[in-house]
Amino acid sequence: MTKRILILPGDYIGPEIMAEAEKVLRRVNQQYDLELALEHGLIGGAALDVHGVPLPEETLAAARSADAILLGAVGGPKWDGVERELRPERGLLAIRSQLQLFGNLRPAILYPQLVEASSLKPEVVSGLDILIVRELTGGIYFGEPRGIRTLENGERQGYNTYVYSESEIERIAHLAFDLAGKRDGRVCSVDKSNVLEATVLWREVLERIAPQYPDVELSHMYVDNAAMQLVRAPKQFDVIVTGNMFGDILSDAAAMLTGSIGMLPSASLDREGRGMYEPCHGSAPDIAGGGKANPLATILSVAMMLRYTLAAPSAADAIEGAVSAVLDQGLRTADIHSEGTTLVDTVAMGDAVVAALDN
Ligand SMILES: NC(=O)c1ccc[n+]([C@@H]2O[C@H](COP(=O)([O-])OP(=O)(O)OC[C@H]3O[C@@H](n4cnc5c(N)ncnc54)[C@H](O)[C@@H]3O)[C@@H](O)[C@H]2O)c1
Ligand SMILES: CC(C)[C@H](C(=O)O)[C@@H](O)C(=O)O
Ligand SMILES: [Mg+2]
Repeated sequence: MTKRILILPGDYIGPEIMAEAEKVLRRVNQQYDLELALEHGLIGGAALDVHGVPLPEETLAAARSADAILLGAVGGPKWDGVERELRPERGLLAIRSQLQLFGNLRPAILYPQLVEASSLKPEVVSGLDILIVRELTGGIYFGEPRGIRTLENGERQGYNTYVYSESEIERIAHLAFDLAGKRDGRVCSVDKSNVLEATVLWREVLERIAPQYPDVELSHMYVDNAAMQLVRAPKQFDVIVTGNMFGDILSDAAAMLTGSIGMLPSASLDREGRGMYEPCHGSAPDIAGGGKANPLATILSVAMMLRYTLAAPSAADAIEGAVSAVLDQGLRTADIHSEGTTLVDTVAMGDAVVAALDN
């Protein structure tokens, strides 16, 4: 049966990296008879320019009815001046929230070929394979009230609300425990329960659920220490589960361990395993248009889509194998380039992955 994939390239490098991911997706679609029908839509600044909003109704409707969504990245200086509620990033937050994509999986895996590209010493990072499970539709990103108000003394004050309900914590905890059970069986929950009540409850709920997973070991860490441990001894972690904002920050830090943020894919899942797939990085306005963007995070997000939502693990394995093969060939975009390797642009990297799929 045909499955519909909605492709949302977004802004700045979004269309550049997506063109390469799409090539790869089309190739495996043929090779594995996946019967995928690809559709395109607008989100972020690209949607704002055409429809006046960052998440048009038609994009949301297409996303609801698609079997899976592939997203590039949104935002950038072109829209810095627009009203807050219309910012491109609001479109991304809205689609995540509307589709209830609460479970954000961000695997930080160091390909052995990229040990030299990592900012840390080889012995600290080689063999790194950690999974950050970030809660994506709650916490301080969505808490109400929020805004910027003027106080009686005329001073302006910005405010947000950090809020987590038990059911939100429970569902992300179950996801993290389930995933850890299929890996090394260790969950480290990252919070700030020495200060923030929302995360006091977070820790309590994690503790309450842990006995349902006797094969998984639960530990806790404060977020400041976790940031430090990630760059001190990252291999101590298996699965990290954390809230929306801490997960955003820690996953960018973890990205550098793998050589570049251009290597980190992600899956954002709902309760049924339907999902949206996107690189962890942003629209990289500083390098847009120059063929400098690394498309591998988006290509690896395609592999995650095939594995988690489309039940096509062989095609997913093939893509991951092809990425490994191009790295073996010494091909590198600028962000992962090191001495003795061959510098290629975005398109050449995508072409090389497709060629590796054919071999
Ligand atoms: N999921 C998303 O759509 C998403 C995620 C993060 C940031 N953003 C948005 O992107 C815009 C730029 O944000 P930023 O500069 O803070 O973060 P960014 O991730 O876009 O860029 C940070 C740095 O990483 C580099 N980089 C990012 N992706 C790369 C790639 N694929 N290959 C090579 N280098 C890459 C950039 O050149 C830049 O130097 C902002 O509008 C932000 O809100 C969007
Ligand atoms: C663009 C922004 C809203 C987004 C987030 O903070 O979730 C991004 O940084 C990410 O990591 O996907
Ligand atoms: Mg981020």
